[in-house]
Amino acid sequence: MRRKLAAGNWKMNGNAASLSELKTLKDLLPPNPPQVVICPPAPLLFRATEAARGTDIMIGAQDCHMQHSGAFTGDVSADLIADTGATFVIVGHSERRDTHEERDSDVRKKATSAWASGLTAIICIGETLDDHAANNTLDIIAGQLAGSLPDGMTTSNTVIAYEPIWAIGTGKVPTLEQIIEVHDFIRAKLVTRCGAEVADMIPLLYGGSVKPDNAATIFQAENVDGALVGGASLKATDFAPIIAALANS
Ligand SMILES: O=C(CO)COP(=O)(O)O
Repeated sequence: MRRKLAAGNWKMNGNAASLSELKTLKDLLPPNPPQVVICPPAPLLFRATEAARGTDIMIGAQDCHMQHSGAFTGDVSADLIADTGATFVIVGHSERRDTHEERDSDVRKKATSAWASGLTAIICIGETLDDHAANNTLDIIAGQLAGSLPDGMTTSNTVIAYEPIWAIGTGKVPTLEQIIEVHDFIRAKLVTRCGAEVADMIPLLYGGSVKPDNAATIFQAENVDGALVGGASLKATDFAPIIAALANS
């Protein structure tokens, strides 16, 4: 059985006081919860791992530098993230690809760096609205997978998140058929890349306007193993029903 995973990406939201949401979330988790990861802004990582201690909630970062140390003012390495007690890191989020001009080759190096520090990389891919409208989604996804995934994926070091850019923060969600098509395609590409045994066990997350009222539908897709949630992960009372829907899927 593939593990299920609900990851919350707080982006540049929240502050130290928001970490009380972790305790609320813990109290709202269903009896047999899937894996739950919260990715707060980097300055909160230490406190977040402390707040999550003794709970089933894991902590992740939203980005890492590709180098382990050096003269990179303002950047944060995977080693430093691991030092906080965090165990996951998101790499290649479309907001990083856009506002920080990250290329597939950068994402691949970041994932490699994450692995070297013992972190699980949540590698993000997804097409723009123009590519979606032009029916180029699968070509774009194939290119991003080929360029962003390092060799050496294992069932524990990699999670892949499909986030159509046009669905992020917009309230627009692909149809279930569209989600199934892309996720089945990703799984097939993974089989070619690293063999069925590994490919079958790598969790594939859907991200983009996942909310309590659409989560159960999205989780019907066989190759959707969880979600990468932005806005609805900020409040435990919004995130908990999504986690419950995943547990019941
Ligand atoms: O970008 C996302 C998660 O990484 C999705 O954000 P929303 O859930 O707010 O659309």
